This record gives sequence, structure tokens and C-alpha cells, in this order.
Amino acid sequence: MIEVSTPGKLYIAGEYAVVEPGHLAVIAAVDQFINVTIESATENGSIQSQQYSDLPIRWTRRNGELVLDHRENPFHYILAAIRLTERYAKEQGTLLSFYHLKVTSELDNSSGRKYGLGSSGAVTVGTVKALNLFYDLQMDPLMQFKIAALAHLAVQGNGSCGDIAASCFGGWLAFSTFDHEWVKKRQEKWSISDLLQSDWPKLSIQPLQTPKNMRLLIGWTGSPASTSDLVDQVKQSKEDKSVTQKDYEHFLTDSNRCVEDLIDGFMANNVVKIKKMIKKNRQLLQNLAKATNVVIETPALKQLCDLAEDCGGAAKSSGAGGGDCGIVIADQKTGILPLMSKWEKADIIPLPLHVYHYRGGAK
Ligand SMILES: Nc1ncnc2c1ncn2[C@@H]1O[C@H](COP(=O)(O)OP(=O)(O)OP(=O)(O)O)[C@@H](O)[C@H]1O
Ligand SMILES: C[C@@](O)(CCOP(=O)(O)O)CC(=O)O
Repeated sequence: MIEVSTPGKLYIAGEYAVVEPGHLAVIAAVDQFINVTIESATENGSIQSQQYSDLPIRWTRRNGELVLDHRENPFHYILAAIRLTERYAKEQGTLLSFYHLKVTSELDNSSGRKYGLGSSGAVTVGTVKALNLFYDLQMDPLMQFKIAALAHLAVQGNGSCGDIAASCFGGWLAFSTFDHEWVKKRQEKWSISDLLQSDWPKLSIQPLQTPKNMRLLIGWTGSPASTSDLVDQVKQSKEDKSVTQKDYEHFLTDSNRCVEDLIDGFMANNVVKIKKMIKKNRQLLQNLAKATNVVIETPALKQLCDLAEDCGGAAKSSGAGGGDCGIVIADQKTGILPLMSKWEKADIIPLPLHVYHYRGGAK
């Protein structure tokens, strides 16, 4: 049996600007996982996710293509990942077979409410990684990233794929997304093997070291948010011209400069600089929210951040905002108990997560 675990993620800085090719974000993989197992089967395969009532959905093949028995299915990301990985496998001369694929998740709470830790990205990466082993495709982590990114985009339709990078590579990353138009055009003409082997313009995924005396704290607001809706809303306000092209471009430049400075702070082990850039990025996102009328920092996120700042940390919303989580960067010497009790009184739930590194590097 093949078994893989892929981590969830949290955005640290650079959100929204990172959906534009070449603009940086810092992202961290966290130690909550999607687990995917694959076991060989004969005649029929199945897909099962504990999160979806343990109900297996039966599938078969027509002309070699996977066909689902049911019309409605909750497994969009898994199916997109299977289709693309199997297309690559077929191009490599691999004989496709049947299997039972099972998913369990730690990225939702016990009542099925998501934390915003990138479950869709982790399930997509988990499926690609498990099939890579099952069919012995020997794809390296970058190829796995590319195939998972294509699958994720095919379903979500927008986004930077930073969550896919975090789940694929683990650790702290400096990430900028690829030229999506370039990839889309090549995807229409090229084989998937050629596309995976080519360099994707503007894509950059670099591991980051963090200062030893830096602490990352995470608070959960308890309310889920839809990343793809929020990204669409920002795009819409650009198209409606409620945010001018000039203001948007300023935001992109300022965000990129801020994240570059943040990365310099990481490289120089300078927690003071890192905190300054987190605060700056919060401000930039607040300005973007004002210009676009998109609610990024909800009242709960504002309270989470303000309380953290009162206690000596630098805080901001993580990811698209609108709910989900906020992050705090603090010095190791800053006591965290006062913040924990303030958060508790404000119904902010601290998540005891750590940054996750793949043992021996991403495989
Ligand atoms: N355990 C799972 N099994 C199968 N599919 C899953 C599982 N967890 C998540 N998914 C897929 O991911 C979708 C949730 O993606 P969504 O973008 O809403 O959340 P997220 O990625 O966790 O959040 P965020 O983007 O804020 O980090 C589900 O609708 C489902 O299609
Ligand atoms: C807003 C955005 O920059 C970050 C989304 O983060 P999250 O999935 O909401 O944690 C979108 C993206 O990068 O895909």
C-alpha cells in the first residue's frame, strides 16, 4: 500500500499581489496533514474521503479514461489530480490500473469546519504524490508541483498556487507564481511531459531559513472564508475600475518590495525587521481592502491582530482573509501567555501548529 502525508499551509505575507506572476509571497507549511493511501484493485477502483461521510464513489474506465458512476461528486481536486497525473503516466508508457484511493484530513475541525490551512491544495498534492509512487513515475518535487498546480487551477480557476508549493516542498518558502497565460497556451499545444519538463516563466520557489529567536503564533477566528470568491472580488473591482490601475500597480510594487525586505530580514536573522515588514504588509492589505471594498481584515481578524500588537507581536491576516486565520511574529523572549488569555476572552482560538519540513527534503 502507498501512503503519503502532505502538509497544510499558512500565508505569512504577500497575499493578493502573489496572484500576479513574479510577485513574491512568504508561505509556511504547517504540521497538519492530508493523508492519502492507494491500494491496488481489480476491475473497479474507488475514492473515499473520511471527511465526506466515508462514502466510496465507484468509478470505472471507458477507453482508458476514468469515469465516475455518480454525477455529483465532492472530489473535484482529487479527480483533476488523477486525470493529469495519469495523462503523464500514459505518455511515459505506464499501463494504467485500478486502485482504491483513501483520504483522511487534519485540516478541518471535528465538526468539518475548515481552518483555512489549504486543504484543497494539500489533497491535490497528496493525490499527485501518491500516484507518483503507485505508478513509479519518479517525478521530482518541481514536476509534482507543476502537475498539482495545473489540477488545482483547473478546478479553482484562480489563485497563485502558493498553497501547492508549500504542500509540495514544506518548510518556509519565498514563492512567486508562473505566467499563467504562457502555461495555458502551452497546455493546449504541448504534451504534458513537455510542459512539466519546461521552465515556467516567473515561477520561483526558494526555501527560507528563519531566525532561531523568532516565534510564529497562529490564531483562528472560527469562521471559514472562500479564497476563490475573495480573489474574484479583487479582480472584479479592478475590472469595474473601483480600484484604479495605477493604485493597483502601486499595491503590487509596494507589496513586492515589502516581501523582499521581509526575506532580507529572514536572511539577516533580524526579527525586528521581520516584524516591521509584517506590520507594513498588514497596512498594504488594509489599503487594498479599502480601495476594492473587499473585506480582508474582518472585525475578528482585526481584534486578533490588535491584541497581538498590544502584547508586543507583529500581526496580520493570513491568506485571503475574510475569516480563517491570522498570524503573529514575535521575539522568542516575548511571553505568549498574556496574548493567549486575551485571545481566549475574544473567542480567538490559538492553533498549536509548527512549521513542517519534509524529512530529508521534499521527495
Ligand atoms: N479531506 C478531503 N477530501 C477530499 N477533498 C477535500 C478534502 N479536504 C478538502 N477537499 C477539497 O477542497 C475543497 C475545500 O477547498 P477550500 O479552498 O474551500 O478550502 P481550503 O483550501 O482549506 O482553504 P484555504 O484556501 O482558505 O486555505 C473541498 O470542497 C474539497 O473539494
Ligand atoms: C489571496 C491569496 O494571495 C492567498 C490565499 O490564501 P488562503 O488560501 O486564503 O490562505 C490567493 C492566492 O495566492 O492564491
